[in-house]
Parts: sequence; C-alpha cells; structure tokens
Amino acid sequence: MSDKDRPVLLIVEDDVGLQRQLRWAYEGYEIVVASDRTQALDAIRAHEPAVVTLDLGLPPDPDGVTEGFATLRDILAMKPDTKVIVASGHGARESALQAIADGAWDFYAKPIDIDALGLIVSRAFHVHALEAENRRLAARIDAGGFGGLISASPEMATVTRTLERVAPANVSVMLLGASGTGKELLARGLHDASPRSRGNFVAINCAAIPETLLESELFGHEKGAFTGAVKTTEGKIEQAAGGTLFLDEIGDVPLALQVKLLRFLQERVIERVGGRKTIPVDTRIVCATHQNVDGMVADGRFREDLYYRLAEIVVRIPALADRTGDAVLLARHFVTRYAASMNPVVTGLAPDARAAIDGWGWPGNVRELENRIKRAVIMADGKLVTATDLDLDGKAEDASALNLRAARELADRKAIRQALARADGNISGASRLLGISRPTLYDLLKSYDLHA
Ligand SMILES: Nc1ncnc2c1ncn2[C@@H]1O[C@H](COP(=O)(O)OP(=O)(O)OP(=O)(O)O)[C@@H](O)[C@H]1O
Repeated sequence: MSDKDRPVLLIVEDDVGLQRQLRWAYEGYEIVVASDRTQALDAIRAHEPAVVTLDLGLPPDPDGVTEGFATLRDILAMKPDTKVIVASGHGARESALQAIADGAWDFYAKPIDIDALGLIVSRAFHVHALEAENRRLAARIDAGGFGGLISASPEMATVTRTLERVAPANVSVMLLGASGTGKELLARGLHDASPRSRGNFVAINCAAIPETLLESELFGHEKGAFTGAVKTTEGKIEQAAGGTLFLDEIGDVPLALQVKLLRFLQERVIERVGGRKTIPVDTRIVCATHQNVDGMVADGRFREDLYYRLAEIVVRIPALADRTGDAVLLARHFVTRYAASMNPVVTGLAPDARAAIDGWGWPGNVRELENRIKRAVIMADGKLVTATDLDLDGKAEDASALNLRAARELADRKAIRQALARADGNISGASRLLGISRPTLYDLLKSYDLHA
C-alpha cells in the first residue's frame, strides 16, 4: 500500500523520544507528527487526519493542560468529526475526563502501552469510517428523497408513490394533513417530479393573508385598482404560469373568492383586480389544508363544485407519530444539519433521547421535531443530545385521555409504535419485544389502524 492510500494518523507530542517511538509503532497508517498547536493545526489543514493523538502538556505550558485543551478546541472547531485521543499523564485522569466532555473521543494513560493505544486508535478509525458512511447515506436520502423528504416508513412510502404517479398528469391535488406534516415539502416534490419542473413553484398561505388582500395576491391588480396600487402587478397564479401554485390552507379562502377561483379552474383564465381583460394562464394548482373540508362543504362554508375541481386526487399525509421509525430518522437528520452550523461538537443522540423521541406524540409533527432538535443542539453540553436537552424528559403523552379505555389505547399505541421502530418494522421482532404473539399484534394493528 502506498503512503497515499493509508489513513493519516496525526500525533501531537512535544517529547522527541516519544515522537520517535510512536512514529514507528504502527503499521498501516501514514504518521504525521506535530510538536505544538500551530503545527497541529497546519497538519489538520494539510492532511485532514481522521484520528489524532494529543498530549495535553504542550509548549508553552508543557507541565499544564491549557495548551492541550486549546489545541483540542481548535481541532474540533476546524474539523468536528476528527477523533481526538488525549494522553492523560500520571494522576491527570480528571483532565482526561474533562477533555472527553469537551469533545475528545477517548484517552490513554501514560506511560504509553503501545498495544493498548493501538487498539484505541484502530477503533477510532473504524468509528470515523462508519460515521462518514452514515453521513453519506443520510446525504443520499437527503438528495434522493421525494422533494428532499426524509422518511423510511411504509406509511410515507405510500404517499410518495401516489404523488410520483400523479405528478405527470395534469390533475389537481389536495393534500390533507395536520400542521407541520410536510405538506408544502410534498407539494414542491410533486412540482419537481412533474413536467412543469422548469416553471416556478409558488406557494401562498391563504390563512396568513387578510381577506381584503387575498384576491389581489392571487389574481394580481391593475395600476390604480385601489389606493396604493401604484403599478400593475401580477398575482401568484400568473407568477406560477407554466409551473405550480401551492395554495396552503385552502379552507380559509372566503366564499366570494372561491367563485373566482372556480372560474379560473374551469376556464383557465383570470382577470386582475381592476382589470377588464381576461388573461389565459396555464398553472397547476396543488392545495392543502388541515381542516375537515368535507365538513365545511356540508356546512356550506366551502363550495362543493370548487372542492371537486381542487380535489381530483386527495392524498392524506399521516401524522409523524404514525410513521414507523421516522421520528428518530428525522431527528438524526436535523441533529446533523443544526450541529454543523450551530454546535459542531454535537455528533448524535443519546439513547435516552432516542427513546424519548420514539415515545413522544409529536402533536406539532415534523415542524415541532425540527424546532426541538434545533434548540436541543444549541443547549447540548456534550457530544450527544440528551432527553433533557430535548425537554421531553418524563413528559407523558397526552395525559388527559377521556376515560380508561382511551388511556389504554393511547398506551397501547405508544408501546406498539416504539416496538415497531426498534424492530425496524419487523412484526416478529416487535411482538417479541411486546411479549405478545404475532396474531395478537396483527389484531391490534388492525383495530388501531396502525401499519407495520
Ligand atoms: N419528511 C420530512 N423530511 C424533512 N423535512 C421535513 C419533512 N417533513 C417536514 N419537513 C420540514 O418541516 C417543516 C414543516 O414542513 P411543511 O412546511 O412542509 O409542513 P406543512 O404541513 O406545510 O405545515 P403547515 O400546514 O403548518 O403549513 C419544514 O421546515 C420542512 O422542510
């Protein structure tokens, strides 16, 4: 093997004798040696070693640990995924533990036992390689997923399959799902997978715009149409010509405007506010709501004819809690994303955090998960985000159940979800974890309308 193919091990050590001893101790690595912080950081820049052994007693403080700690901090700030193994001198166990709290990977005791250190070093290379592979896979899910969607659950696979199938057809799609389930993300995915992907994707939240302005936002206005209309302006429907317009919270469109929207869907023409001419526009509409539109139609609050125009295909987006294993997968993704920009020392989730995420009901769905993880990454003291950082520690899922039957159902659902997540969706594995037979688990899945 040439030196170029070998993994680089950086040894930061000021004792020339030890440098020599370590340089020749290991086969299979390209050894780079640094005697102080500046040399160490130069070597990190030049060689990007996966693993570093670091003596904490470096000049100008060879008998203390300040320079060693500063070097550790700088290395991790520069390349957070580096596995740094610190040397703990005789009686300096406390500093070694402090170094681990600061992000070091492991420590070894001096005087050096070459074989023991060799094992730590090779394990560090191994874990570094696994983590790198993990990041590559996560990035692949990121890039390849429908619209950047992160999911490994069968429930979401059904959703994305449906959307992929309807993307090429010029039909209107209505996405139904609770807030934060990713409706906008999916609408964008649908646009990207459609022949209109070169056109614009324009999104508008109908609930966020005052009724009086919504018409001109959607249809545009002519100069002088109303006070303040100083120039002719295109509306969102025109901006999305050749592309897709995502109408979020369609249930909030007032009845008078529903008529105008219906006309657009029937005749594919619009009239700007204050305008007289009709303008043909070729825009695909994808809409979404968290409201019960069927009920709104029954109550006369939503026009039935518009509903059928908008809802040629209806896709229901499951709540995050009903997506097997997705909460932890998404949590990992958000940890990686936010750690990179906000707290590079953080590398993952502690086991208690994973269990808490599994068990939580996520009423705010992916948006809530994303916000909690972002906050937890900022708050985390060590390398791993804990349940306490997530503020989920000991919180019970919806304690205000209606009666004993409802409370039992809640507990059953939670236990089943967790078991399925831990068994990677495998029914036999999950039933073993739950201490019930496979047929009983199948019965429960059916009666609670859950999916493996
Ligand atoms: N499966 C997913 N993978 C990655 N990110 C996701 C996923 N689902 C949602 N998100 C992210 O969560 C946030 C909320 O998603 P989005 O805005 O699409 O939800 P929504 O259902 O449209 O919410 P609302 O109805 O409240 O507008 C966004 O930042 C989005 O990128």
